[in-house]
Amino acid sequence: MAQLIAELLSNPAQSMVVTSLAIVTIYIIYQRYFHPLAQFPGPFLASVTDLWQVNQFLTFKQPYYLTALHERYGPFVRYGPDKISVTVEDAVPLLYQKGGRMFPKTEFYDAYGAAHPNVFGMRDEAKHSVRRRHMSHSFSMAYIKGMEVYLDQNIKLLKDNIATYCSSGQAFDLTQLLHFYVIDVLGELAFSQSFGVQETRDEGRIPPVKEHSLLSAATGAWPAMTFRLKRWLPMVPLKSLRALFQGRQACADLAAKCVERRLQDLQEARDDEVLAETQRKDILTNLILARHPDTGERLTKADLETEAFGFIIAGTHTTSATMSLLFYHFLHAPELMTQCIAEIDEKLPELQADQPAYPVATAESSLPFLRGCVKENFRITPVFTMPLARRVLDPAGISLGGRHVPGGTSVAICNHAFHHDPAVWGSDHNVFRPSRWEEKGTAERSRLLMHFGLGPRQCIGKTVATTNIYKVVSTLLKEFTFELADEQERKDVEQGLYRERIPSMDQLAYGDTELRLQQYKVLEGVCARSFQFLCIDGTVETTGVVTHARCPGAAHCGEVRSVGRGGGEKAVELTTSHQVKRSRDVVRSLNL
Ligand code: HEM
Repeated sequence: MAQLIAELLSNPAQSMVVTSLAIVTIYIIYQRYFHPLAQFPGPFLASVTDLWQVNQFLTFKQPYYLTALHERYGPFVRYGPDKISVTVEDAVPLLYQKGGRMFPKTEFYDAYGAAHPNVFGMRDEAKHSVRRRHMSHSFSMAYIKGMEVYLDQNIKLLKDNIATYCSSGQAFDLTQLLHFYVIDVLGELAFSQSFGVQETRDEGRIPPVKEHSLLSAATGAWPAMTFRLKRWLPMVPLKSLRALFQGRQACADLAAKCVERRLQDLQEARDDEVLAETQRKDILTNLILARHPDTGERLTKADLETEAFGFIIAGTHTTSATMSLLFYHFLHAPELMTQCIAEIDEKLPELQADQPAYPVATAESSLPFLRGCVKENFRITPVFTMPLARRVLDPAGISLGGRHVPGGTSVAICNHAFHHDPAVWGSDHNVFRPSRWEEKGTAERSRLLMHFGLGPRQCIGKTVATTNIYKVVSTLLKEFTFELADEQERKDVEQGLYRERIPSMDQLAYGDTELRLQQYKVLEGVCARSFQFLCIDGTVETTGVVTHARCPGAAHCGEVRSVGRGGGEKAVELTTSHQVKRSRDVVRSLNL
């Protein structure tokens, strides 16, 4: 043996290979058998290199595969050399709520902008809390109510866009329209100016958010290399990689432009009383005016730009994907959508001509069934699914779910994995079942839902996002009937084939796969399920559900001709001498 080793080492090249192999072998043996985290199960590759997780992000598998690993190994999974993912309930308050500064964010977040971190990426908790205080009013319910008129204006545009497709008979993409809407609303709330995507349909105006998110998650997953990767990767002549950096740069440029414009507007307003009166206190403006509580200093331009960048990244895809997913679940469980519509019809008045949408004050509070659906959507398909990694600072470690977790470990909960833990949510965790929130044990657990994170680092935009969701969904369900465009898919839904199927993240990212909404058939004088007839002389007004060709208003309306539709209901067409005030247009929707 000694002779063999001596021979192998006699040649310098051979010797280098042998030494490297020996180091790698020792490293692997240490990681697998002697490392303090060796007790936790997980994939072999994950225990020896962070590249395993990089690959998970790049292939969009991350939340699903981690969930599957938890199914296989239980509540503790080692997903990186120094990283564990947990699904035990007591970890939720400890890591994210009560633990506070004992569990700061890890270096993973440096990939989101370490040189000049925004409120999301800040790892210094003291700095974070000052920055967060600067922002909290702008994300409060009172503030949103004050800005509601801009949400209404944009919902009107959204409805007009859907109605255009109704009358042209074209198939269309609901995810896209919702995304356009959310981007414009963010522009209004954050920068006092819509991005104008809804009006122009110019996709060039859409910030390419996905690119930055993907780059950051993938480089952050390999903390030892994050800074080097940031420097080196832009030099790699790979088209797809270049596109990611270009996307990030486009978002940064847009943020800088928004800041520049707003600073200029405010400067002009300082010299002009009339202009000063018209200035809105948008989210960015509140930050521009904010002062440090101790030093009185204002935020620098670079601070403003990085926060503006954060709003664009964090506030767009998240909200639109959440809304799309809710529609996805409705269309794949239409009986629940029907129940929601019945609740809206019962609890909310008709929208008036000058009222584009239901107010935030009532949309959420009056609709308990819709609330259950929104919550269930957040549980079953959270959209912000990266493991929310926190470092255990106490060198003595901590106890979680009866197990010791050593100091220095990066511990995380991945909300998707946690929301699908059968031990917490039951064996039907893959079923979209809003009624679970009426059951005592589950209702109490809603405080554990992690879709917005929890505690001092939870999403600051959660009220903006949820009010938007309630307003938009209640209004669209009131005014349109959505159906799946694909006939086979509709049949599959009827046969219950979608009961436990969860759409994956890459399917839902706008631009990857189209979620299509297709017009059913909306003509002047055609009504569908719920309707109001109003004769021209103004004497007849009837509401109800058409279940056969004879319209309840037929005696007054004259000839009623069936145009037929599936699902046991029939639409009716009235003679031209009568008008129908439609309470709902019918659109076919969502082809996943
Ligand atoms: C449905 C929509 C949304 C979801 C699911 C969502 C999800 C999340 C999650 C899970 C976090 C916590 C991340 C962590 O602990 O590392 C977070 C943080 C954050 N979100 Fe959201 N978000 C949404 C909408 C928004 C909106 C509309 C905005 C702003 C315009 C926003 C701005 C932020 C910011 C600034 C943070 C960092 C907060 C801090 O660290 O103090 N988000 N979001």
